[in-house]
Amino acid sequence: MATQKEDHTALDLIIKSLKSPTMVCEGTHFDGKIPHTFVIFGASGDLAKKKIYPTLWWLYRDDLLPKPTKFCGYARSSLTVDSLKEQCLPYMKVQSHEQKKYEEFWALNEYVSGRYDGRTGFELLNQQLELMENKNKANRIFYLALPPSVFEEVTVNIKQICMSVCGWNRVIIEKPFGRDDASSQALSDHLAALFHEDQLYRIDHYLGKEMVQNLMTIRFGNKILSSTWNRENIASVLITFKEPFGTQGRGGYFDEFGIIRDVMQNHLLQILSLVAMEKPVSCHPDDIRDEKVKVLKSIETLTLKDMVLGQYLGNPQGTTDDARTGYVEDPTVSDDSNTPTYALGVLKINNERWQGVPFILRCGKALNERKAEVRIQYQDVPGDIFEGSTKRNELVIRVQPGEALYFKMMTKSPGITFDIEETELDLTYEHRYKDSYLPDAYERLILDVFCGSQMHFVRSDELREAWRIFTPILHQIERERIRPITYQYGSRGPKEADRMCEENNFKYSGSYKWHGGKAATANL
Ligand SMILES: NC(=O)C1=CN([C@@H]2O[C@H](COP(=O)(O)OP(=O)(O)OC[C@H]3O[C@@H](n4cnc5c(N)ncnc54)[C@H](OP(=O)(O)O)[C@@H]3O)[C@@H](O)[C@H]2O)C=CC1
Ligand SMILES: O=C1O[C@H](COP(=O)(O)O)[C@@H](O)[C@H](O)[C@H]1O
Repeated sequence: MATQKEDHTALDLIIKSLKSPTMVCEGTHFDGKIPHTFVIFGASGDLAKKKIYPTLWWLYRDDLLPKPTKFCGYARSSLTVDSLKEQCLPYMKVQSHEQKKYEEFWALNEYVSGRYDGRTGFELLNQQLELMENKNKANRIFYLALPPSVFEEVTVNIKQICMSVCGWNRVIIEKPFGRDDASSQALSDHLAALFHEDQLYRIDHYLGKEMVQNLMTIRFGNKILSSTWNRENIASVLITFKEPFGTQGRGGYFDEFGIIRDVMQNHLLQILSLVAMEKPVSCHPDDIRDEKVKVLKSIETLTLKDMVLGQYLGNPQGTTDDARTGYVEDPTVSDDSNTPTYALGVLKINNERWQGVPFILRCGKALNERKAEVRIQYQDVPGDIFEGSTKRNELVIRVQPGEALYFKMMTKSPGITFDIEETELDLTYEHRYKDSYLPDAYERLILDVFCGSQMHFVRSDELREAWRIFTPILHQIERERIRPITYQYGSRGPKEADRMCEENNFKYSGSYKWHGGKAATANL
């Protein structure tokens, strides 16, 4: 699979893509003359050790960061850079020939321990940053790998105490961006009082994935697709996220949010907006985000009749503890929790292009496989002359695993026959782009922050529209304690979901057989 490789020749491709004229945006390069300091709040936590430090190391290893860039962790735990280094090691993928550079990377790191409330810790941090920057002009990036409960005080302290005086300052924020429209708006207002929108980078890591970034090119770089991308040709659109594991004993966080807030309201809706938006005036981040907001504004508020909610039960035959444990049996989840671990929602876009085309979003945990994909299902061929044997064209954009784009179509069966059969035009990245390096989503996104490109980050008005669509249903589920339908761990989810797909013009025939390369399937 053409994903993360330790292959450095591939670096050229990234660097080339950064310089490419097609990546037109406000900031495609960084100022190499000014020092940069990257501050990680919550440096002792899971996200920092599993994602942020590894990403910074890979970017450093591949010489993609401006020189000099230094890194400073901040958290309450009393740690040293050495203990941080030890915690991160299992996730850093260091090769033996990279050892010297790896040590160089950690030599650029500092760690400050302090509280999130009160000024003292932040004053110490600022002193440390000034020391690292030799009191020179420097740009600062602040990454908030923190629980939302401390967002507000940390951002106030950053603003009052830790801002670079001469260089620029950028703040990266992780979801959850609130729990509903009101809390999200309160957070947006709070941040807007402290920072300009162009200083705020709200991460949705799905926007850093190869095939999600490819959606714009697929749509607007291909005449054949752009002219059929509408209600005259498309019957339905199905966007799916599946994970084959449950809460693994850490359901506490998930139970507060549920799958709609965790995946559907952000990752899947972002994909939808890229699939459904009109062509932006240019590739400038604000032109793109303007179009995303416009299409979101055309989406009707989701209602319960257009949803299927599920919650998984343990599978007594399961081979792992996780598989045998039902959601409510997780000790960190209450026995009567009605939090959905599976959700299907049918969104309706009330505009000239999409009126009447259902956009079906499905996501779930503890299912039969790991998969994220978009299926664009075309309408039946009118005026059939093949006695009902034609099947619908379907364009599948597989985000993961194994990036691919394939188009299901009908062909004459080869040989002395006039029978017809289903086949595909197949663009499997593993085959077509064998030697390509596909960076991890976080690598792309953190690099974008250095470059000042907000193209793949969520703007506050996008967020407002996203919460408008989902808040009523989220409140209703909580208020009326709607019970989700149970499904077994490792299954495809509730049967009712297939029924709702069918009712919404998504036809599954079960007749398609893929004869593609064995290597590809082996890797899936
Ligand atoms: N380039 C490549 O790598 C290519 C790979 N392939 C592979 O070939 C295989 C088949 O292709 P695919 O497009 O998935 O073929 P299908 O159209 O047969 O779709 C299969 C999918 O349909 C869903 N499904 C199963 N039962 C039902 C049901 N009763 N009602 C509705 N949906 C159902 C399942 O997904 P779900 O559980 O999500 O609903 C299943 O994965 C896949 O593994 C695909 O990855 C195909 C072409 C190219
Ligand atoms: O944001 C989230 O995404 C992950 C899945 O990310 P992926 O890149 O591995 O597909 C999901 O497990 C998590 O619950 C959710 O918060």
